[in-house]
Amino acid sequence: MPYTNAPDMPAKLARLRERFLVRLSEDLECLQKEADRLVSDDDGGALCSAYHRLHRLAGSAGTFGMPDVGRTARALEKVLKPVACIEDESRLDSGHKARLFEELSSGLQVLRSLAGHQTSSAHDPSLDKANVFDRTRLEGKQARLLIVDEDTDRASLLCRELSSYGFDSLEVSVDAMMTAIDCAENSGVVALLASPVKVPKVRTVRNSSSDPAILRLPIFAVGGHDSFDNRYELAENGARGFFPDPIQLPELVERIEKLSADQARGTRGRVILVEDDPDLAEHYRLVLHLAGIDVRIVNDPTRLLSDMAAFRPDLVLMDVQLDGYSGVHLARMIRFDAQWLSLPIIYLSSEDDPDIQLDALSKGADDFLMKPVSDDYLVRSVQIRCLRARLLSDLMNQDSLTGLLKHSLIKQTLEQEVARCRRDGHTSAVVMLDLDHFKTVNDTWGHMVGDTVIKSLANLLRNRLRETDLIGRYGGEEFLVVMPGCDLDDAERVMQDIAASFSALAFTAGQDRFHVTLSAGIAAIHALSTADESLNAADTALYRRKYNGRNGVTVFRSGPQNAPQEAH
Ligand SMILES: Nc1nc2c(ncn2[C@@H]2O[C@H](COP(=O)(O)OP(=O)(O)OP(=O)(O)O)[C@@H](O)[C@H]2O)c(=O)[nH]1
Repeated sequence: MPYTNAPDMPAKLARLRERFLVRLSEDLECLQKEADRLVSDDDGGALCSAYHRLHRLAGSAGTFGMPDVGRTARALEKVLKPVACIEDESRLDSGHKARLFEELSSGLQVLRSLAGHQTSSAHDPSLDKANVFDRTRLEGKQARLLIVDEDTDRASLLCRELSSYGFDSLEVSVDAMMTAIDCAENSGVVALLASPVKVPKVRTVRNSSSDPAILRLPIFAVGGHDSFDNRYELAENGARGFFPDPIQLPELVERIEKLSADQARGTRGRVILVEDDPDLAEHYRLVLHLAGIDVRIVNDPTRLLSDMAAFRPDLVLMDVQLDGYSGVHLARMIRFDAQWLSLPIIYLSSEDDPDIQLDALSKGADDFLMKPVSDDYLVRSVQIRCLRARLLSDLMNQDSLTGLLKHSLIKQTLEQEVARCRRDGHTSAVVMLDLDHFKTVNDTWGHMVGDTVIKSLANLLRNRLRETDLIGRYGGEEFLVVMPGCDLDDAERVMQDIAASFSALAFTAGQDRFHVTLSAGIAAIHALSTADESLNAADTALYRRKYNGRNGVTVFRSGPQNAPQEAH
């Protein structure tokens, strides 16, 4: 796993490993004392604490690069398991205790020798990959789209047209693109290869990821003629999509958007980690954080429910044996709350007895990850589950045509923003947008072409607005945008720019080429006291804009004049 954007991560992980080594030598000392107590007069509780110590060691040593220590600890744990923590240790006769002492002592000898071979600077091969790649850098610029086209005029036109949709595009040579393939992991970069440039064959050389490198830089072929042979060759060489001549730009943009959304979903996620071993928890947190996953560690289970309410996780990773608590009971407790019924809960456990695993799963969790879990396996398992959780929540919250928030959710967002403005005193804007004469578009070119226009505006808004802005489809051809931390002047400037770009987009239907415009009304959320008042103000401004000629932006400015002001 490369340490993207995190040059200090290898050092942090190495520090955690050093801490683990110190703890390991303390644990070995304690285990020896516990073994000695077995054959002394004062043996009460020795078996139980040795068992728990070995269990913890078995689950954590592998994570810190010491799988042999983990395996030996697990073997010893199994020896103690049948007798550990029995109510009355005096029921064990002295012969039995002596045999346990022998087994434990020779196991400890092995553990000491394995630990002796570890040095604090012990080599962790995964650290070699550190800091390999920041973001795609080509000629000093950062780009989301790389355009490879032998025809420079056509490439410039495509660049310009795509930048109207808000994409940063860069014209590059095939060689430069091939360089980007090797370093474009997770960067959300897409390459567009214009015919007759051929998609380079999928390479079998693999690096840190198990995917062929080319699959990590998605390539869309654009232009050229449409035939089965052409499509087959492109598919064979690893292209992700094909847009033959004449290139339907809205379709291409939509595919790029969808790919980016899938990639973002696939790598992001919010995870609550319930783990009482602080070093192990921190190790998992760092590893997941590197993969773009936000982690909140809960080491005090009494704070679990309040942390979940505040953090809104996509997934819970839960240690099964916590200090004084059982992860199984905690999982069941989480399910008391209807809002968490479908939340994935995964146990992290060193329990390898399938019956016990099954029993634990039947009590509220969805899966087991066996400790020690490798960093790569942990990241992949979490990513897959976060992706599924996000797809499900998107299905519930997003409008199917545009992928924007549904009406009820964007209204709810506005209400939250009104409350935040009142609480923090910051400025925010709300915008109501509506396509102009859209009925004519549908009547002239049909509903499907109308849908393409709606989707194009959605894509433009997504690309042009900040990530923190919230965009919803408010009605058929009406959109609502909430811009937190944005004052009226900035909102007006951004919306004028978007209105101008939108009117410049050329749509095609058969032989026809046409343009569509939009009208927008803007109001200041902080100047009004309720969400409904903000909506009414934005709607009044929009109405005024429609009345005064459409294709532009009107701002509702509260004050003595309390009247909308025009901006074209
Ligand atoms: N293609 C398509 N059309 C839609 C959708 N939702 C609403 N519409 C159409 O949008 C059009 C809205 O028409 P009107 O409310 O008369 O507004 P307009 O023609 O845009 O006129 P102004 O808003 O006054 O500029 C109607 O024809 C609806 O059928 C949709 O999801 N897809």
